[in-house]
Amino acid sequence: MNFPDSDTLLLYAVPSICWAASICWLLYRQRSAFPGIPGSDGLISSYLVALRFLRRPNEVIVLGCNQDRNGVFRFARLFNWEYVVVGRKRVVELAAAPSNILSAVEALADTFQTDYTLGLEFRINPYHIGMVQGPLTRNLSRCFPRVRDEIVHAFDHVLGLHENVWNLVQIFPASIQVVARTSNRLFFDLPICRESEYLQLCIDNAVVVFTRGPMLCRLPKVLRPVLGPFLSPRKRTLRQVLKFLGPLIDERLEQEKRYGRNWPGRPNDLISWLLDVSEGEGRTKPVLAQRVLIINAVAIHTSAMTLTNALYDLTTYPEHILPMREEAESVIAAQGWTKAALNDMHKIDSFLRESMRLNINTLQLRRKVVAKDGFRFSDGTTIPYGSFISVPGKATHYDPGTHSIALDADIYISLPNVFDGFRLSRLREERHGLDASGCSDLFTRHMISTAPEHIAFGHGQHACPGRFFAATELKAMLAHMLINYDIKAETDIRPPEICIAEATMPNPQGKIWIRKRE
Ligand code: HEM
Repeated sequence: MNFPDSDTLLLYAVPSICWAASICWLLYRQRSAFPGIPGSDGLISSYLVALRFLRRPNEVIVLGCNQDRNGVFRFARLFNWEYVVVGRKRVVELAAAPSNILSAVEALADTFQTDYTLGLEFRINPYHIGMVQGPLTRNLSRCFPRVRDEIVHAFDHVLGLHENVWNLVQIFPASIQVVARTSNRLFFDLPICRESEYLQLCIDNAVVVFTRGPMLCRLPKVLRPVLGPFLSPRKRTLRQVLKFLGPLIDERLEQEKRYGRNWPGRPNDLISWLLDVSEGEGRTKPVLAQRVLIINAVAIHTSAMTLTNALYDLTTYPEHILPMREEAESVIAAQGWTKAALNDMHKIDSFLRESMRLNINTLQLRRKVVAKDGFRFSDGTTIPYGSFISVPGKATHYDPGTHSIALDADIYISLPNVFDGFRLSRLREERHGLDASGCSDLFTRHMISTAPEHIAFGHGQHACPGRFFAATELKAMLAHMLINYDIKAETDIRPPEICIAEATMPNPQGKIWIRKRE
């Protein structure tokens, strides 16, 4: 038998000891009066819960929610306690808390170890958020024609379908390619949005953030600076992406130096929008290129997962296809392909919102308590400094009690965990002809509307600023698919979702049949 040599032993022993020591220390240090989930009070049992959360997160959350439906519970993660907030009132308070008390950026920095995967700037100066809220969203209508054009080309190119022959398509990878191209057509226009090497760099970078980030997060803090640079190829990716973006950024900075910020002929794209909101160091070439990678990382996988889920739902509940296709065809016949036309596709909007409601992450609205005195709810309950706090996605979206407060349509109350793509469009049809006071609540239930009961895009201070673009892109994609393609399920069973810790994703192996319509 071969025994490992001393170097190998050391390599495994040091991290293991550090890891065990960190866990014991942290769990001991953070003992508190908050109820843990049943059976998790001891050191060993809490550690077992932390491991269980990685593989079967919803079981852990259900235990906590069943314990107290209107309060706060906590469970152990590998290096900290996670406080989970249940009930509308608490969600409203959490969502409204300012960033100097509850920080969304610090929570993301922890989950995805962004210091290593996206660079320090992500956390220290997150000016990309203002860029998405401001210039990017303001320019959506103006840039819609190029986004629409790319949707046509991207589906054609990625699906590669000829005539009306059925093809079995693995839908998640295809969605990623289509979304990456379409998003980058908004960001840069031609030709860069079709550079396959550039697109692959953006996609691979996002994969690193979503897979290696959480992996790093499961290592003890002391090991992260050592292993971070090995696990994340951030610097290499940045160097490679600068081959594509470097000359473009140089030229913009040069033009600005010569002719001022609003020089004639300045392109309406991501670099200009980033330059609009940045100052000093934020306007240097590597920082701007890294920001492009950051925007791609937050935009591509979220939208591709939403599109994949929508297509799984559409093929699982095919009775939605015809009514949505008829709606899309009649709206486009009357108005053409404009962003405004998408606002009249109520069935598609309702369908996507329903798909996002049912396919929700285990934990949403994750925040880190950064105020030294902790975060205090109005009833005095205080979450200590340095803790993480979040809202359970499924418990919130599937809860009949909560939904009966927000949505008083009978069907919504009785069947919260059943997929009904037209819940909201039906409500709109039922109220047709009523005056504005009878319909006002409909305006708060679009795909982009957030609420304490609907947190797919978060809610409050840090609600996703990219949701206006995501909704435009996804509605246009779904309408395009319905009009130009037939789709059907591969099997009777919807490909099962994958849950790992707080994240839920559509099954990446799932396939659907697609053919071009005549
Ligand atoms: C369907 C697609 C998308 C989904 C489901 C989604 C979801 C989310 C969620 C849940 C959050 C956290 C909100 C919170 O904690 O309260 C978030 C934040 C954010 N999203 Fe999105 N997102 C999507 C698309 C996009 C796109 C396309 C962009 C950019 C173009 C974007 C940019 C951002 C940014 C910058 C933040 C951070 C906001 C902040 O911390 O204040 N997202 N998104």
